[in-house]
Amino acid sequence: MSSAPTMAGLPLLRERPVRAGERWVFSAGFNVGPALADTTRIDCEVPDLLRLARAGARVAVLAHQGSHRDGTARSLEYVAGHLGRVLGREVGYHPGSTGDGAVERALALRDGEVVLFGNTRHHAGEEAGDPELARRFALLGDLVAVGGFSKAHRAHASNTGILHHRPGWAADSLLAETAALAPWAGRAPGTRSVAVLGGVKPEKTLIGLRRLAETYDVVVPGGVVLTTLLRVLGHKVGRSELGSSPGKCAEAASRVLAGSRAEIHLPERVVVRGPGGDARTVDLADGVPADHAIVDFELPARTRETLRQLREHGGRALMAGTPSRWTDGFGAAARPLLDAFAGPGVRALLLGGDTVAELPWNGPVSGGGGSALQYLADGTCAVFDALRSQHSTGRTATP
Ligand SMILES: Nc1ncnc2c1ncn2[C@@H]1O[C@H](COP(=O)(O)OP(=O)(O)O)[C@@H](O)[C@H]1O
Ligand SMILES: O=C(OP(=O)(O)O)[C@H](O)COP(=O)(O)O
Repeated sequence: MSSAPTMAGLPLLRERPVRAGERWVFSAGFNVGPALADTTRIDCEVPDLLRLARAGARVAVLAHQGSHRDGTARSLEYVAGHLGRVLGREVGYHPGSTGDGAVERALALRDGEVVLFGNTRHHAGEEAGDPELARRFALLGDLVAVGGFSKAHRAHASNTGILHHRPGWAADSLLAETAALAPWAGRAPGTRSVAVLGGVKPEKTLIGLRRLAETYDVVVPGGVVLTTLLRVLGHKVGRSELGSSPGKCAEAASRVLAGSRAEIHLPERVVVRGPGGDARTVDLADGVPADHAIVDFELPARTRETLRQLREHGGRALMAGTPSRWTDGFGAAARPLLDAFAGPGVRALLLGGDTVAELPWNGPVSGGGGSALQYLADGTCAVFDALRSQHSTGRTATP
């Protein structure tokens, strides 16, 4: 794990003079639901977008939301409305992002105009990094500003794919996000370090558990990280959520259980919910009933002691992924963790889209979940590597 990630070799938007009339694609990550519960991922792009627009650039914004695979990708009109309000200028919306209509709309942009194009995840090829889709996205502009830290760890058509066709520069939003993560990177000798992992995405186990177990003192697993660990240890987990990559996650969890620097705090009692929605707390030793799922857990004594010490002596803490089903009213694990995180000497960070949107927290946040974990683990992400590589070779293909 790198404690001093470097931006060396990265082409920076702030160092690229912007001229009136230039056609820019701005690659963003507006993966925010229509309730706009947390708008960090939109608001963080405002300074870069304003710089482009004020210089007279013609800006086509390309963003992803939801997923094509599970049908959760929506029209982004609600994002255009919010973006217009925070930019203080009108932001148009064009529902498509490829094809003649989209290209015509992009060619008709006026100097200083910002238009949000359709959700890139309306296309199956976005998440697959389809080169043909990337080529079609590239027709919306001549130059690419790369923001969207939340998808920096993905090699998708709209962020790394498009760089095969157009020169790209890293937006200041990427630099701000990575700089803000520095206190949580690497080991922190002499500082108590506590990582809470949860949620449902496999990165929390594949990157978070695996890598933070090397650099933090205590890992408190929740969500799918917890159910995976319990299953690997031979507990019956009933119908508990195991996420989209149970096999790979089980492998990673086994390796961590075989030996890690961090103490992995597992609960003794978990809250389970049955098919009728009834919830109760059971001893893990008794197993989770076959038709029940773990939705929350009680913090074990040693975690409560760790939190007491954190509050009393300070330290460093992060939470990646909601540890329990908070939005269904289950807060037994999350509440005391957040209370301790808010302690005066505690430097605490919440990261991830859902985590930040749903939990009550006024402290530091990162707009990336998987991307932030990836960056903390490796000091880089797919999009930084793609930008560097393009910059060093200077190669782009005509779309
Ligand atoms: N035991 C659990 N079973 C199912 N879902 C869970 C469980 N614990 C937490 N979750 C859910 O995980 C979601 C957040 O997961 P994830 O998308 O991975 O986080 P983020 O978007 O913050 O990176 C929350 O909405 C929460 O309800
Ligand atoms: O929400 C996101 O990631 P996160 O939940 O890990 O913060 C990003 O927008 C990436 O989305 P994806 O995990 O569907 O590729």
